[in-house]
Amino acid sequence: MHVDAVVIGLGPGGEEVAGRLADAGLDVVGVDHRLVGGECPYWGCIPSKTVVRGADLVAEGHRIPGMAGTAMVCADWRPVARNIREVTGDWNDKAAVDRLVSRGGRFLRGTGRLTAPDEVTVEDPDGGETILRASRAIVIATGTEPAAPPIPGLAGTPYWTNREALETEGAPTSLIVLGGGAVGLELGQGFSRFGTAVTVVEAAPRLVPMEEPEADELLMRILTADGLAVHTGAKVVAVRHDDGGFTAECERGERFTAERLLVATGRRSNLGRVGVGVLGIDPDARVMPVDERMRVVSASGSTPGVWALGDITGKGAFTHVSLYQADLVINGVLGRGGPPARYHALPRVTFTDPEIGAVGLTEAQARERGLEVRAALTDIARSTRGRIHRTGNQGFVKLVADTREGVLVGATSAGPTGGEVLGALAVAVHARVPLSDLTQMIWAYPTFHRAIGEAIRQLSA
Ligand SMILES: Cc1cc2nc3c(=O)[nH]c(=O)nc-3n(C[C@H](O)[C@H](O)[C@H](O)COP(=O)(O)OP(=O)(O)OC[C@H]3O[C@@H](n4cnc5c(N)ncnc54)[C@H](O)[C@@H]3O)c2cc1C
Ligand SMILES: NC(=O)c1ccc[n+]([C@@H]2O[C@H](COP(=O)([O-])OP(=O)(O)OC[C@H]3O[C@@H](n4cnc5c(N)ncnc54)[C@H](O)[C@@H]3O)[C@@H](O)[C@H]2O)c1
Repeated sequence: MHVDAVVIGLGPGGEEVAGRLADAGLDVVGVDHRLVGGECPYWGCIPSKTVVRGADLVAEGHRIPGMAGTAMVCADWRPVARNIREVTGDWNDKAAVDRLVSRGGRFLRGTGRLTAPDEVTVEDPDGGETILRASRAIVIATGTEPAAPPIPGLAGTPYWTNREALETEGAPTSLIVLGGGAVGLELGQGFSRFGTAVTVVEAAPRLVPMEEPEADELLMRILTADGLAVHTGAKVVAVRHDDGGFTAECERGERFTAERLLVATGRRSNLGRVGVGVLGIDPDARVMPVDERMRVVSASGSTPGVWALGDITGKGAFTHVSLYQADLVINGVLGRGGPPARYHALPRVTFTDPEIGAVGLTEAQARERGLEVRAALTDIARSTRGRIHRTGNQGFVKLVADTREGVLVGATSAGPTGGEVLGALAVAVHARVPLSDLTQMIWAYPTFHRAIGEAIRQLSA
């Protein structure tokens, strides 16, 4: 079949590209072997934030005594499970498929593989094959899958990944969470608030290791106070499963047991399966090499007509990155030009309570780059709004400035609305707003974001 464009993988970015190229009048075929929408709406952002919303309500209920009277909170997972089924359409993508088709696109359910630089072969679930020849573009947007570490005994056990955890109809009595990153902490804290005894086991010396060390200190304090057992620098060397549940043994001797085990140790791409070898790209590569316009680049140079986006590009495994890159791909395919990709102000939010929002570089990353760094830290709990808020008020704002350039290059905002406070900081880092301007700003009183003004004053002192 001859078409204008083929999009392999219809996660957030692929779906966006397929729909908008169809809007532009191109003959587009979108291919996905699972659900149109990808990880985010069915097993990622949306159901996990549904858990977080329920868990936050439970926590707020428990904060009523001493603040607003009495409350009896009987946390119940069943409405959470129901809401997850509602937001995922019970893991049904009919609405998404219909949306693409109504825009003029076509959809093939199956596994797409490059069989030539301008050809995709799609194997459908019954083993049939369709060969698609693309005259203008092939877009590879195949995302990532949960990755399990090679721990002896783990393979073959009924461990959970994010997918099984978010499909569960009941909260387990106890849960070992392997990995103290975003998935492990959002879901670990979430289950804990519904009565699950949670043990987090993180191999690195700190939680959320890619973020500021102050984020680890804060989360350690809060999660431990919430009743989670948190072990960092803990290497699990063996896993066992029997009728009694899971046992995880650590190198340094600890042994943890629980009804369930959630593996939240990161993700892996599978570029070999997509046939990137025909482009001269190593099939075992973890990341798809792309230029600043999302064109795939092999060792021998560019591969005209082939683009990639999303988690596989290794620029940040976030839905907003995939959607940002989708714009670049659409501009490229339609020959519209536009600015190249820039990631200097990449925002991310870990939706724990407190939320950890961050943008740009951490202090350590800025120093590694040889910048002239000055950092400032303010405590949300000691701010006016924090003192009013009282219970659940922990957090901080940390700013990382390049004093030679006189701009912020990174920031973290942790707190009750850390992800929202991040907005102002993301603008400052993105637009390189001069510190001299930021010091002139009026920050509304008594907001959480006023803590930014206090930190900026420290930087200029
Ligand atoms: C629990 C969890 C919570 C998350 N929360 C957030 C959040 O709050 N905010 C945020 O920004 N990000 C979050 N993420 C990350 C976010 O889900 C991903 O970054 C995003 O989904 C990546 O989009 P993508 O376009 O790369 O593709 P994906 O969503 O990974 O989708 C790829 C699609 O390609 C299909 N596919 C793969 N190979 C083939 C093939 N050969 N042929 C056909 N189809 C194929 C797959 O079936 C899939 O549908 C979360 C992730 C998880 C796991
Ligand atoms: N709020 C959000 O935006 C959000 C939420 C969830 C996931 N995500 C995205 O999804 C991706 C996957 O999330 P994730 O939490 O699985 O990965 P992650 O990379 O964020 O965290 C994985 C954690 O597991 C640890 N780890 C690795 N191997 C281990 C082992 N053998 N034993 C114990 N710990 C081990 C790592 O040190 C790390 O802290 C992330 O990259 C993130 O970008 C985003």
